Amino acid sequence: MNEKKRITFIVNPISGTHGKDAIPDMIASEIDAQRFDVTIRLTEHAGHAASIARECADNGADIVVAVGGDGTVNEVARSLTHTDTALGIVPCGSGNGLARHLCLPLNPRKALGVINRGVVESFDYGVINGLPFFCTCGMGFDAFISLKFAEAGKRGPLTYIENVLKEGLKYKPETYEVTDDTGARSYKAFLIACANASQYGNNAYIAPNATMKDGMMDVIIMEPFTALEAPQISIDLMNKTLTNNSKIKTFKTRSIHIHRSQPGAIHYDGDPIMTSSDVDVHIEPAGIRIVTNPNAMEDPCQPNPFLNAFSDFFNNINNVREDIEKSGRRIQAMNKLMLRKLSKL
Ligand SMILES: Nc1ncnc2c1ncn2[C@@H]1O[C@H](COP(=O)(O)OP(=O)(O)OP(=O)(O)O)[C@@H](O)[C@H]1O
Repeated sequence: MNEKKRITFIVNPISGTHGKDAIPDMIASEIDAQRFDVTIRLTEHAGHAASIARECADNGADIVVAVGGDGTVNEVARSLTHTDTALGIVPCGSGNGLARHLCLPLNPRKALGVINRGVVESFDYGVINGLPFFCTCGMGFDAFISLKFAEAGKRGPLTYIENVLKEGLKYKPETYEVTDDTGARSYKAFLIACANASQYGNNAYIAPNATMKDGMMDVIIMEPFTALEAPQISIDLMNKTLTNNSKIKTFKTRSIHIHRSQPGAIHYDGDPIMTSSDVDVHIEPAGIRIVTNPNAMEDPCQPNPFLNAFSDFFNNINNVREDIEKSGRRIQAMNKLMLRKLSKL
């Protein structure tokens, strides 16, 4: 008979909004005791999931499952990189960005069903100034919005995102010098995000074309926008059409160096931290093994026709508004010219 696979569930009792009391019984009823040797551990403080997972990997566990949100997933996953131990996810957070990107069921019982099938694949992960991330990392306004978007599910995403973006208008854009293998460029931007997976969580798609299988990250540079442009950006974020937005510059790369005028905050999977003015980000191809949903490996990029219509609508409004502003400026310039000529008469 085959040896049983060793699997440890690491449960963060404070993640998300639901209690975790039912989880042990659910694990007992969903995970096949004939094939798996199950251990359940509860975290007692921040960082605890990372140390339990490291211990499991050192002891040659087959699977370590993060039962929590993206913070718990990050802690467990960073201890399993470049090991044979696979990461499992039972999404219990508020944003669940990685679980959504990988099309894992958000219902804990169904997520346990996926783990029970035990299909494992290798995926890329990223590193920002030495800190591993699995979904997104970034700087500028990005640290703020990634945090806010993780909470969006509780409040109705579209209007919430629009309000968060408008709040962001208080942020001063910064100048970033960005260097990749094609050379150096300078951008005045609200935020720079580097995405391994497509979304921040709650289906807010900062990088709709990102895949965790290409050995590349998607870099997203958001240029300064106005309050009138915020509704379109929020629709594009939800509709996987952000790359069509005129305020967005995006490209793929393996590694990048970003220089800003002073030290500041960055975030990795939504966790903010202060760092120096120089930031290095790179991708580690196929560096983490993850238990996947055999019915759908990654979220396919399919915009919603209804939101598409809204996106076009706001695009047109913005074009008309820009035309009006341009003709307004032309008329003002003509007026000035006329007044100057008249004053010389
Ligand atoms: N027992 C604990 N007490 C306090 N903090 C903990 C404990 N266990 C884990 N943590 C910390 O709780 C933080 C939040 O957890 P997590 O991100 O999983 O949930 P969430 O914030 O609800 O979900 P999401 O990130 O998807 O919004 C993590 O950064 C983790 O370090």
